[in-house]
Amino acid sequence: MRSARVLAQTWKAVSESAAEFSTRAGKERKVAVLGAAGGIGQPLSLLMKMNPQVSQLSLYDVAGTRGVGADVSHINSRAQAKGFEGPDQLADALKGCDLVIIPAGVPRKPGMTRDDLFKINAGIVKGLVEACGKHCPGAILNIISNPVNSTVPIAAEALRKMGVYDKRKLMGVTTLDVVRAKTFYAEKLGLDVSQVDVPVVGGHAGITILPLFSQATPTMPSSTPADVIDALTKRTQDGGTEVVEAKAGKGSATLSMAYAAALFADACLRGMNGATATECTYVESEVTDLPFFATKVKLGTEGVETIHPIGSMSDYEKEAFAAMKPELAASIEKGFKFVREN
Ligand SMILES: NC(=O)c1ccc[n+]([C@@H]2O[C@H](COP(=O)([O-])OP(=O)(O)OC[C@H]3O[C@@H](n4cnc5c(N)ncnc54)[C@H](O)[C@@H]3O)[C@@H](O)[C@H]2O)c1
Ligand SMILES: O=C(O)C[C@H](O)C(=O)O
Repeated sequence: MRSARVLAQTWKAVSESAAEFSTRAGKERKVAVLGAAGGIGQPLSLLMKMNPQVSQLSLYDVAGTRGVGADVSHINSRAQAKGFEGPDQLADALKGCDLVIIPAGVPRKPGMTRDDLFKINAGIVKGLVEACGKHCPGAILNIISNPVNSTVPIAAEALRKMGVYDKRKLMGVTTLDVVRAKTFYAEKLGLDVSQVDVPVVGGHAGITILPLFSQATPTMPSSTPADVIDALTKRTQDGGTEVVEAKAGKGSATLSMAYAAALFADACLRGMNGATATECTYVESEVTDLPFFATKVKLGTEGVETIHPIGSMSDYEKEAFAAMKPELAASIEKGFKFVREN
């Protein structure tokens, strides 16, 4: 009992809305992590094992998941965790899944853009999503693998080709951009980060990441100099590169990403279980003239329930919004083209 209490308290510390989710632990929910032996996959597997909403946890990778599965399975929490290794075990990992989280693929090295990962990751994501379409067609998919601006359109088209696409169930994970914007804003203004919210819209690469500090909570003082807002915006847009450079060839964000993915997955599970959950995420959307766009989204029992509009933007944000559109449009089209041709 005591360890369960300690576990719940630990998880509370990593969850933004612990009060809501802890009341929803009862339902049976099977979750899979694809790429579970990787830099994100391992800590994410740990966090999902600690989430009381999860009853079964499949940890899949091409190699290394027997060990990760055995390791994580000894933790004192509700979820039954199991490792699945290699394509022959993928179907069993996915059967009956409610939620599949995909951080499989290669990360950046210094000097690379996320788009430089397309060549390798496009095929990995397409293959894994097709397996989801076959073995758990009703599951919600959280795509982490970069370039998210293209891998989500790839997933949509692959599922559409199979006749199982449900736009409510496909989400690109952009939570790390929100996590960063909140941290940088709280630091700059001397605020308690747990009381801070900053919506981040657009996509997940460079200038397509647009934090809306004009909509931040608590409100940004009207006297905030333009160069401070510009610096906060650029640091959020370049947060991934900051980590890639600091890791100096040993990959990109893994721990903060696992934290962000665990928050987002928890919100998806809460929504699925009938509680209220609203997060920014990159989805098929009619909010702009682009087919995919990240804004705040209400998550419900079937996934995306309501896509919120961007809301009012400052002149600075309006300019940044206009500037990102051609790049985001090209990344989306690149994803569509890949599925047409492969
Ligand atoms: N969305 C975001 O905000 C965000 C943040 C950080 C990283 N990422 C992306 O996440 C991805 C993973 O990053 P990482 O640091 O964990 O990389 P990593 O190399 O440490 O781990 C990736 C894992 O994927 C596995 N893998 C490769 N092909 C696979 C397949 N076909 N099936 C199953 N597993 C497969 C590898 O074996 C490896 O264990 C990268 O593309 C990275 O750019 C996205
Ligand atoms: O920057 C990267 O390559 C990884 C990820 O997209 C991030 O934002 O940290």
